[in-house]
Amino acid sequence: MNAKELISSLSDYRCEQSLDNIKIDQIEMDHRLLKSNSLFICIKGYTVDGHQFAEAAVENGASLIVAEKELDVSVPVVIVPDSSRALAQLSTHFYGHSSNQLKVIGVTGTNGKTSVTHMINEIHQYVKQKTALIGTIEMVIDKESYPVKNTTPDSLYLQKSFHKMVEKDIDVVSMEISSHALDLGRTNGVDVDIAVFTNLSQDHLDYHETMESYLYAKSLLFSQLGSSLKNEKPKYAIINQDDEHAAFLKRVTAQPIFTYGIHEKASFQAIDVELRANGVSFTMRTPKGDVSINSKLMGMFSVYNLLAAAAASFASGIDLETIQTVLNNTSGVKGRFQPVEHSQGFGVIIDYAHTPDSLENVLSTIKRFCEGDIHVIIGCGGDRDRRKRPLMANVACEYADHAILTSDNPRSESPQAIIDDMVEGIKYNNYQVVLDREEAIKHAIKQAGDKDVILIAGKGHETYQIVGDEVLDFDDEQIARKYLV
Ligand SMILES: CC(=O)N[C@H]1[C@@H](OP(=O)(O)OP(=O)(O)OC[C@H]2O[C@@H](n3ccc(=O)[nH]c3=O)[C@H](O)[C@@H]2O)O[C@H](CO)[C@@H](O)[C@@H]1O[C@H](C)C(=O)N[C@@H](C)C(=O)N[C@H](CCC(=O)O)C(=O)O
Ligand SMILES: Nc1ncnc2c1ncn2[C@@H]1O[C@H](COP(=O)(O)OP(=O)(O)OP(=O)(O)O)[C@@H](O)[C@H]1O
Ligand SMILES: N[C@H](CCC[C@H](N)C(=O)O)C(=O)O
Ligand SMILES: [Mg+2]
Repeated sequence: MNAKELISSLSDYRCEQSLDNIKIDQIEMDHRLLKSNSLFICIKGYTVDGHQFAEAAVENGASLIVAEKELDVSVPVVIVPDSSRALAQLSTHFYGHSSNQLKVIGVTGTNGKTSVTHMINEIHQYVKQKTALIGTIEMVIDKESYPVKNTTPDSLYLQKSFHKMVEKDIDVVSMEISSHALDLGRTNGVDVDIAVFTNLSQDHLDYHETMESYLYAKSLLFSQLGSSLKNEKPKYAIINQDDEHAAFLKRVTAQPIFTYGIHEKASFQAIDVELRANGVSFTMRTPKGDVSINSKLMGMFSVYNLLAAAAASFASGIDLETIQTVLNNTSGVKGRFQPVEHSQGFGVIIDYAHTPDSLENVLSTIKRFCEGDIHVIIGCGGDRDRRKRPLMANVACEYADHAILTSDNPRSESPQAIIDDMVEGIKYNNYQVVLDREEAIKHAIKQAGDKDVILIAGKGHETYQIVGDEVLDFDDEQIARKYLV
């Protein structure tokens, strides 16, 4: 693409040098990935300042630099007030506003994003639409999987991926939209068509500092709905009516709304909810009549996820019969309330609960059917919200009979220091500390009696343990199997 044309997509910039005869074949934010004829954009990160790589970028083939300040380099420099914002504008233009040609269903909320996006994806696949999925576990484009570093990728990777999806004739993409992504503008330029809110509870206060600013970040998905750089398709907001923030979120969007819930009247409401030992059943009230749902998924939180997926798919034009069939057959996502099959007399469940609210939801679900003792193995991530640690530990002790506090991705922090933060919140004495996660799992399995349930929480689908800078192989399921007979 001609550099002049590309740069004219910026809303605010300054450039003293001529951009004539510069051709851009690639945009890059990492100087190590540059090839010739590329534009390098300097991003001030949390770890390093990308401006320091400008010279090296030119050596690696950059023929144009976008930066927030003047730089002494041999190629033209375009100055912008905010390079992350500029990255989204440039990437969206460079990749041809591809999200406009796709139906984009974006799901935000503290818990349930991965679960809900997977269900929406399954529903659309059932009616033979070509689908893509973006989220915590992976990116999938028409059944081909691509690795991801973030739940919601940066705007460059995101726009490039939308372009690939258009090339592959994808109809609908279901994506998780994290609060970090909204706050950092990773989704600026994405033409979201259906925005879904699951819930808001404590997490990520290391980043957002207060619950108000966390809510504000999530609300951007709804206030920006229909205000992307170009948009032509109908929009819908899907909101959990039972969440205390429902009224606020309904106010911030100008688009049509479908609500869902159990306790409050909603467009999609679950009535006569039955929580069984092998699933949930309820009648789903919808704008087009009642539908009965019998799902293998467990717990009240799954009722909310099923309703959210139903409402989003209905807004997307899928018929209720299809929605019912898929929801009655879905078996959920890897690492989300996933039983480990074995022949001993107790149950083992792997789950990704890593917030006080999700842990409480999962443990209270187990409590409803467990006839023996509940054992929970729980840790808290290093370099993440410290304020959730004492709350998670106390929930573990309150709902389980035996809590084993252990490590979950300590990253740069000392595992013992993380446990110390957890222990501070505990008002009970039914816990022990086993720092090594494998030892903790082994200990719980040795200790469990007939009819007990062991919940291995926090890592879900993860197959690693991050210790310092090292990413070590670690898979809760494999480790559990090693000690189960
Ligand atoms: C706090 C945060 O969001 N950090 C993100 C950020 O990293 P950073 O700011 O540390 O980047 P940096 O290393 O300082 O680099 C700055 C710039 O210099 C460039 N660079 C860097 C080194 C070099 O040698 N050359 C070079 O050009 C980099 O490409 C970048 O453009 O930019 C990276 C690239 O986009 C992200 O992968 C990274 O996410 C990290 C891994 C992360 O852990 N983020 C978490 C907090 C996060 O975003 N989580 C949410 C929600 C999770 C959930 O609840 O599901 C998510 O969406 O994932
Ligand atoms: N609607 C819900 N409400 C509360 N807890 C939930 C809900 N759905 C799932 N959970 C719990 O939260 C855990 C994570 O679920 P899921 O992966 O779907 O959430 P997420 O929002 O994608 O999380 P992340 O922010 O890490 O991407 C599950 O393992 C379960 O324990
Ligand atoms: N994706 C989320 C959840 C991580 C869960 C847990 N395993 C941890 O490492 O804290 C995060 O980065 O906060
Ligand atoms: Mg997720």
